[in-house]
Amino acid sequence: MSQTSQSNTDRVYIFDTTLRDGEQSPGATMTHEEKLQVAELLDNMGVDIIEAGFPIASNGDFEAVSEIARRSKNAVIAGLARAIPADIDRAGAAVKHARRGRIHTFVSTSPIHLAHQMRKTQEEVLEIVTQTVTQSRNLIDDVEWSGMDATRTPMDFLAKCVEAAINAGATTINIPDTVGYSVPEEYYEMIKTLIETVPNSDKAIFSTHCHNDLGMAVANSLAGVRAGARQVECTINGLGERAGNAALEEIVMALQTRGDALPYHTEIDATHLARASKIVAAACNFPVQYNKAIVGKNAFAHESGIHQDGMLKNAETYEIMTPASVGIKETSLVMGKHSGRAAFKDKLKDLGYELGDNAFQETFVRFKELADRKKNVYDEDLIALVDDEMGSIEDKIKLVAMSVSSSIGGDHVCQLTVSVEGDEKSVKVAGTGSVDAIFNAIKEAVGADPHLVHYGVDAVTGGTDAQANAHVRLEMNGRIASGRTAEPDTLVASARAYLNAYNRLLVERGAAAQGAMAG
Ligand SMILES: CC(=O)SCCNC(=O)CCNC(=O)[C@H](O)C(C)(C)COP(=O)(O)OP(=O)(O)OC[C@H]1O[C@@H](n2cnc3c(N)ncnc32)[C@H](O)[C@@H]1OP(=O)(O)O
Ligand SMILES: CC(C)C(=O)C(=O)O
Ligand SMILES: [Mg+2]
Repeated sequence: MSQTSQSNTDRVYIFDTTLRDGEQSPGATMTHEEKLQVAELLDNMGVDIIEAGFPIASNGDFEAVSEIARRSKNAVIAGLARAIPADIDRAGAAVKHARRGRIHTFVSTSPIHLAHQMRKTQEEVLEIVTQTVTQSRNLIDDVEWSGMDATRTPMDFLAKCVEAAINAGATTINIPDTVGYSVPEEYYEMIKTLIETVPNSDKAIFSTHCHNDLGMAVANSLAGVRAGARQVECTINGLGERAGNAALEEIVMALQTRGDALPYHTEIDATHLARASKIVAAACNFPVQYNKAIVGKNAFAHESGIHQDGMLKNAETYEIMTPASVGIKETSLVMGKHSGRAAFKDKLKDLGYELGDNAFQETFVRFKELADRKKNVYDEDLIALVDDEMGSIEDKIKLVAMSVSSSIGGDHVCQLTVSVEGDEKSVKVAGTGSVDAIFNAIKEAVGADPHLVHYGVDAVTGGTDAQANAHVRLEMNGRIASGRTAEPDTLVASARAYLNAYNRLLVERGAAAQGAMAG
C-alpha cells in the first residue's frame, strides 16, 4: 500500500477489526482456534488489514496476534497499542511475525477524555503523539495513529495531533467516532477539513472508524470515504463495543451496489460474506438479527404476495443485489398469511403439484385459513393440505391385525398382519422399543424402507382415555408424505399413521392431481 495520499484514487482499503473491537463486545470472546479460523477467512476474502487483537491485553491476545501474523498470507496484520511504551513494544513483538505487520497506536484527543480518562493537557498529549509514533516507527514501517474520541475533539487541536503523527512517521491516520456521536455531514466535513488543511496530509491514508450508537456507523464511514478517507475500519456483522462498529458487509455491498453514487471499490470477494457472517456469529455466540442488511435470514426472503408476485416476474423488482453475490444460495419465497396466489401456485409446482382451477382456488382458501392460524407454514403442511384437497386416497395397504409385546429390559416384538390390495401378509419383528418394532414390522411387511423424517404423538384431549394423535412423515425417492391418525391406543395410532403416510407415498401425484381436477 502506498504511503502517499490515496484520496484521489477510488480504491478503498478494508481494515477489519472483528478480532479486536468486535471481540470487545460483552460476551463475544473467541477462543484461540476460533480467532485463527476467522483471521484465515478474512485473509481469504480479501480484507486488506486485519486488526488481530490488543497484544498487551493478555498473553492469550499476544499469542493470537503472533500466530495470526505468522499464518497471514496477503493481509497486513495490525496489533493495537495504547500510547504507552510497553504496549507499543508488545504490539511490535506480536506483529513482527507477519509478512506485513502494523502497529496501531491511539491516544485520546477530546476534552472530556483528556480531563477524565487521560488526565493530561493538550500539550502533553501532543508530545505523547510524537513520542509514541516515533517509537512505533522505530519498530516497524507501517504505523497507524488514532485519536480516540476524535469526533468530539476541537478541529484545531485534532489537526495539530494529525500533523504531529504524520511528521513522526504515521502512514495511516484514523479518525474514530468512538462513541457513535457524529452525523454524516459532520463526519464528511471533519475528514475533508483535515485532508485539506493539515499540511502533510498527503503523506498518509485517512481512515474511518465509526461506531453505531445512533445507527449511523455505515453512513458516517461512507461519508468519510466521499470526503477522501481510503481506509474503512469495520467488523463482520457490525460486531463491536456497545452498538457495534460499521458492518463490513454493508460497506462492501454499498460500494459494490451503488457504484453510481459511490464510485469507489474494495478488493473484497463479496461471495464470502454470508459464510463469514455465520462463522463469526457462531464463534462469538452472537445471533444475527433476522432483518440484518446483507446477511440476515430475511435479507433475501419475501413473504408478502405482492413482492412474491414481483419476484416471480423479475427478481429486480424487489432485490437490489442477487443472493449469489453475497454467497447466499437463493432467494426464498416464504409461504405465510401475506402470500398470494402467484407464489402459492409456484410453491405447489415446486412440490410437484399442478392443480386444476377449482382445486387450486379451494386449496388456496384453505391455505389462507391455515396461515391465519399457524405461524410457520411448512412444505409438509402444504403437502398435507393438497393431499387432503385431492380427497382421501384409497389405501392400498391396510392394517388387519397387530399385537405388541414389551417388557422392561427384555424384547419388544410386534406381530402384525397387513393386506396389500387384498393379499394378507403377516410378520413378527423386534425393535428397540414398541414403536420401533411396529415400524420395522410394517417395513418388512410392505418390503420397503422409507426414511422416517418425523414421528410425534400428542393427546387430543386430557385423561388416560384421550385419543392419541400420531403424526408420521416419510421420505422415499425424493418425495415426502405425511400421515396422521387419531386412535384411543397410541401404538395402533402410530401404526396407522405410518401406513397412512406410506400409502400417500405410493399415490402417483400426477394421477391424483387429475382426480382432483376432475372433482
Ligand atoms: C475505544 C477503544 O476501543 S479503546 C480499546 C479498549 N479495549 C480494551 O480496553 C481491551 C483491553 N484492555 C485491557 O486488557 C486492559 O484495560 C489493559 C491491559 C489495556 C489495561 O489494564 P489496566 O492497566 O488494569 O488499566 P485499566 O483498564 O483499569 O485502565 C486503563 C488505563 O489505560 C489508560 N489509557 C486508556 N487509553 C489510553 C491510551 N490510548 N494511551 C495511554 N493510556 C490510556 C487509562 O487512562 C487508564 O490509566 P490509569 O490506570 O493510569 O488511569
Ligand atoms: C482504539 C480506537 C481506534 C477505537 O476502537 C475507537 O476509538 O473506537
Ligand atoms: Mg472502536
